[in-house]
Amino acid sequence: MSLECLSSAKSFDGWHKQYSHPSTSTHCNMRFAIYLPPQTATGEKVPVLYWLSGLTCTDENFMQKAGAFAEAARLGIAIVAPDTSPRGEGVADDPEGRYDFGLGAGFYLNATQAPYNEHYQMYDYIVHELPKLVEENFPVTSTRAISGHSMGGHGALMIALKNPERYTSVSAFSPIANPINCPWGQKAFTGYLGADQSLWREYDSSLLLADCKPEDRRPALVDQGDADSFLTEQLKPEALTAAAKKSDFPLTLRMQSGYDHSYFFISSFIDDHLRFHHQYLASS
Ligand SMILES: CC(=O)Oc1ccc2c(C)cc(=O)oc2c1
Repeated sequence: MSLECLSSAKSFDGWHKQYSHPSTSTHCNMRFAIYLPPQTATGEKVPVLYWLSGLTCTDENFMQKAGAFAEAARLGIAIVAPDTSPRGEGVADDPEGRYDFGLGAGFYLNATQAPYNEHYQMYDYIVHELPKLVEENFPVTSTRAISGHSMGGHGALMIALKNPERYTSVSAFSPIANPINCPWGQKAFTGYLGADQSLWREYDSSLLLADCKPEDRRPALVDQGDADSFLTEQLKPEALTAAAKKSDFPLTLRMQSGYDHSYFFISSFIDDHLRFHHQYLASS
């Protein structure tokens, strides 16, 4: 496996690094960033929090803006932040070049529709290929948690609900909670999955959560700002609350007064999320 190191910088006694590698899932070069806490310098293996970013983001937004490294260093958690879509020559984009589909907007699913199905296989990349690569090449264990923001919050919840054996816990900031019932989700699912809505349902966190079996329940924390301009039309956290009630799922959903959709919000609560995941990562 050719893993090319693009950058390396010391931070809070640990290391932030960026890598590029050819992906067998997305058939293009993919970039990701990893924060390795100081414990790894002495040979210790640490658990990993996977962070899925939102629309328009790359591996860089979370790493540069969330302010997560001090607490990750203290707790001994590695953080992996992948890109939000395949990229490069020959990767299809939104026909109108808009920000909510195509490049930077992979929605963490496996596309079935041409021309997107050739590269937009982000579900396989995030669930299988990337953890295997990370666990084979870095001082980390196979104990994982997953979190994300907005489109990435949808990705984190959906992936954890579909793969409960792979994650100790899940969290999200401002997730697109019920994509089959909002404009961003309907556009993306139509483009990537086609008109058959039975396939859409397999990627909708609220529907998955409503049908979650007792043995598949995992601790889940969601933070949502009540001053988020996307709250009513796109995010719909009330769908998650109703679904959790139906399946008796252990969801903590916190409405945070005055916060919007930005990284100012994420950076205000990221330490809470790291401490939340640490409880479960450390005991597994
Ligand atoms: C860096 C940053 O602000 O990221 C950002 C801004 C806006 C959005 C929107 C509107 C949706 C989403 O999924 O992610 C996202 C991320």
